[in-house]
Amino acid sequence: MPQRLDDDEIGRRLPDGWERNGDEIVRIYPFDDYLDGVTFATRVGEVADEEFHHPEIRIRYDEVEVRLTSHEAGGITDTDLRLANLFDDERR
Ligand SMILES: C[C@H](O)[C@H](O)[C@H]1CNC2=NC(N)=NC(=O)C2=N1
Repeated sequence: MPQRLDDDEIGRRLPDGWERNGDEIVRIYPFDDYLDGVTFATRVGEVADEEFHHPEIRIRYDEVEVRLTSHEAGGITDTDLRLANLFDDERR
Protein backbone atom coordinates (compact mmCIF):
# COMPACT_ATOMS: atom_id res chain seq x y z
CA MET A 1 0.00 0.00 0.00
CA PRO A 2 1.43 3.43 -0.91
CA GLN A 3 2.74 5.51 1.96
CA ARG A 4 1.50 8.99 2.89
CA LEU A 5 3.49 11.72 1.17
CA ASP A 6 5.10 14.55 3.12
CA ASP A 7 4.05 18.19 2.74
CA ASP A 8 6.96 19.09 0.47
CA GLU A 9 6.33 16.27 -1.96
CA ILE A 10 2.59 16.99 -2.09
CA GLY A 11 3.30 20.65 -2.78
CA ARG A 12 5.78 19.76 -5.48
CA ARG A 13 3.63 17.17 -7.25
CA LEU A 14 0.10 18.59 -6.88
CA PRO A 15 -1.25 18.97 -10.45
CA ASP A 16 -2.30 22.46 -11.62
CA GLY A 17 -5.88 23.27 -10.65
CA TRP A 18 -5.82 21.07 -7.54
CA GLU A 19 -5.62 22.34 -3.96
CA ARG A 20 -4.58 20.61 -0.79
CA ASN A 21 -7.09 20.61 2.06
CA GLY A 22 -5.66 18.72 5.04
CA ASP A 23 -5.62 15.04 4.17
CA GLU A 24 -7.41 15.61 0.87
CA ILE A 25 -6.72 17.12 -2.52
CA VAL A 26 -9.61 18.93 -4.15
CA ARG A 27 -10.48 20.26 -7.58
CA ILE A 28 -13.62 22.02 -8.78
CA TYR A 29 -14.41 21.61 -12.49
CA PRO A 30 -16.81 24.26 -13.88
CA PHE A 31 -19.50 23.33 -16.41
CA ASP A 32 -21.93 25.48 -18.40
CA ASP A 33 -24.30 22.57 -18.82
CA TYR A 34 -25.44 20.49 -15.84
CA LEU A 35 -25.59 17.24 -17.80
CA ASP A 36 -22.02 17.76 -19.03
CA GLY A 37 -21.04 17.77 -15.37
CA VAL A 38 -23.01 14.60 -14.76
CA THR A 39 -21.29 12.91 -17.71
CA PHE A 40 -17.89 14.00 -16.42
CA ALA A 41 -18.69 12.67 -12.95
CA THR A 42 -19.59 9.33 -14.50
CA ARG A 43 -16.26 9.21 -16.35
CA VAL A 44 -14.47 10.01 -13.08
CA GLY A 45 -16.39 7.19 -11.40
CA GLU A 46 -15.43 4.76 -14.15
CA VAL A 47 -11.73 5.63 -13.84
CA ALA A 48 -11.97 5.38 -10.06
CA ASP A 49 -13.56 1.96 -10.25
CA GLU A 50 -10.93 0.73 -12.73
CA GLU A 51 -8.21 1.94 -10.37
CA PHE A 52 -10.09 0.80 -7.26
CA HIS A 53 -9.51 4.18 -5.64
CA HIS A 54 -12.63 6.19 -5.03
CA PRO A 55 -13.03 9.97 -4.72
CA GLU A 56 -15.87 11.93 -3.22
CA ILE A 57 -17.76 13.55 -6.10
CA ARG A 58 -20.22 16.40 -5.62
CA ILE A 59 -22.28 17.43 -8.63
CA ARG A 60 -23.66 20.98 -8.47
CA TYR A 61 -25.67 22.80 -11.18
CA ASP A 62 -22.57 24.56 -12.62
CA GLU A 63 -19.60 22.59 -11.29
CA VAL A 64 -18.33 19.21 -10.14
CA GLU A 65 -16.16 18.96 -7.03
CA VAL A 66 -13.78 16.02 -6.70
CA ARG A 67 -12.02 15.16 -3.45
CA LEU A 68 -9.28 12.51 -3.15
CA THR A 69 -7.60 10.96 -0.15
CA SER A 70 -6.23 7.52 0.67
CA HIS A 71 -8.42 6.36 3.53
CA GLU A 72 -6.36 3.30 4.41
CA ALA A 73 -3.09 5.27 4.45
CA GLY A 74 -4.73 8.10 6.39
CA GLY A 75 -3.57 10.84 4.05
CA ILE A 76 -2.45 11.80 0.55
CA THR A 77 -0.49 9.20 -1.41
CA ASP A 78 0.95 8.76 -4.88
CA THR A 79 -2.34 7.10 -5.86
CA ASP A 80 -4.26 10.30 -5.17
CA LEU A 81 -1.90 12.34 -7.31
CA ARG A 82 -2.01 9.77 -10.10
CA LEU A 83 -5.81 9.69 -10.07
CA ALA A 84 -5.96 13.50 -10.08
CA ASN A 85 -4.05 13.49 -13.37
CA LEU A 86 -6.29 10.76 -14.80
CA PHE A 87 -9.41 12.74 -13.86
CA ASP A 88 -7.96 15.85 -15.51
CA ASP A 89 -7.42 13.80 -18.67
CA GLU A 90 -11.18 13.03 -18.69
CA ARG A 91 -11.90 16.77 -18.70
CA ARG A 92 -9.90 17.53 -21.84
C1 LIG B 1 -11.30 -1.65 1.52
C2 LIG B 1 -10.98 -0.35 0.83
O1 LIG B 1 -12.16 0.38 0.66
C3 LIG B 1 -10.32 -0.65 -0.54
O2 LIG B 1 -9.10 -1.25 -0.37
C4 LIG B 1 -10.04 0.64 -1.34
C5 LIG B 1 -11.27 1.12 -2.06
N1 LIG B 1 -11.20 2.48 -2.51
C6 LIG B 1 -10.47 3.38 -1.83
N2 LIG B 1 -10.55 4.68 -2.13
C7 LIG B 1 -9.86 5.61 -1.43
N3 LIG B 1 -10.00 6.91 -1.76
N4 LIG B 1 -9.07 5.25 -0.43
C8 LIG B 1 -8.87 3.97 -0.05
O3 LIG B 1 -8.11 3.69 0.89
C9 LIG B 1 -9.58 2.95 -0.78
N5 LIG B 1 -9.45 1.65 -0.50
